Amino acid sequence: MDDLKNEIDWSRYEAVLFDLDGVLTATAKIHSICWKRMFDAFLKRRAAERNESFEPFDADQDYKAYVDGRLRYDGVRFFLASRGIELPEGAVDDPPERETVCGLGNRKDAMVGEILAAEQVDVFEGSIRLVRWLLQQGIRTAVVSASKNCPAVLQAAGIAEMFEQRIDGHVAEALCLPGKPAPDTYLKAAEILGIAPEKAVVVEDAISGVQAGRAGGFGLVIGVDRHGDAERLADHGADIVVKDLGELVPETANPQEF
Ligand SMILES: O=P(O)(O)OC[C@H]1O[C@@H](O)[C@H](O)[C@@H](O)[C@@H]1O
Repeated sequence: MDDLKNEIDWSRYEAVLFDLDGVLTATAKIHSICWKRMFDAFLKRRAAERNESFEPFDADQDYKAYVDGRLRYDGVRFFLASRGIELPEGAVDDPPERETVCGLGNRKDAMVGEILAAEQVDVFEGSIRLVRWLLQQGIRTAVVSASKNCPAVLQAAGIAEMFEQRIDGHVAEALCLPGKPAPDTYLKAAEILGIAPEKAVVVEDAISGVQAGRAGGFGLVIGVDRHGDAERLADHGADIVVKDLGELVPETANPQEF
């Protein structure tokens, strides 16, 4: 751990761009549970209709491979393609009961909405310590998330003010930016901050996210490994991998100062 702390020369960077779900807030779990609920109901009905066997959505493997970090409808399309299923695209305002890519995505989003309304959003304390310390060093911060729930989650977690810029699923849609693993949302954040990608750090827990960081030519890509995926994160673009971002706050830092 000490090695990692010493490995990063923060003076080389002017900004740190953080993913949200699973990096700052413990909300990746909410997404994966709701994807599973939605896809399992869909797959079960489809299998019964076709007299086929039902193969459930794997909340770990399928989630990470096809859905994690991606824009809502990209996740639906990509997972369905992995099962050889093609649905009409539909429209962003499709109601949840419509059997389209957008309808299925919105079906899952209704479930996320219910959980967010009922439960509190937890932050990862180590991540927040790192953000505070970075701000104290004069390093700027932004959030880059695929999620349209990003503003609500930041507010619920009480951390919205800690980030100077936010590129989320709404911004990506409005600006027609392709989602992760394409680097465009991260590059847009750097552009808005007026910082060259090589002067910015990307922090990600998703495979699609570290891929985006590498593809964008960012100065450093930090992988956050909460579930034993360190090797995959490194293979797909993370320069270093930590279990908790608090590991990166220097031991000499005085917690009372940030
Ligand atoms: O449907 P939303 O809230 O716009 O989120 C889109 C994606 O946002 C990402 O941050 C999550 O990793 C994915 O699980 C989620 O599907």
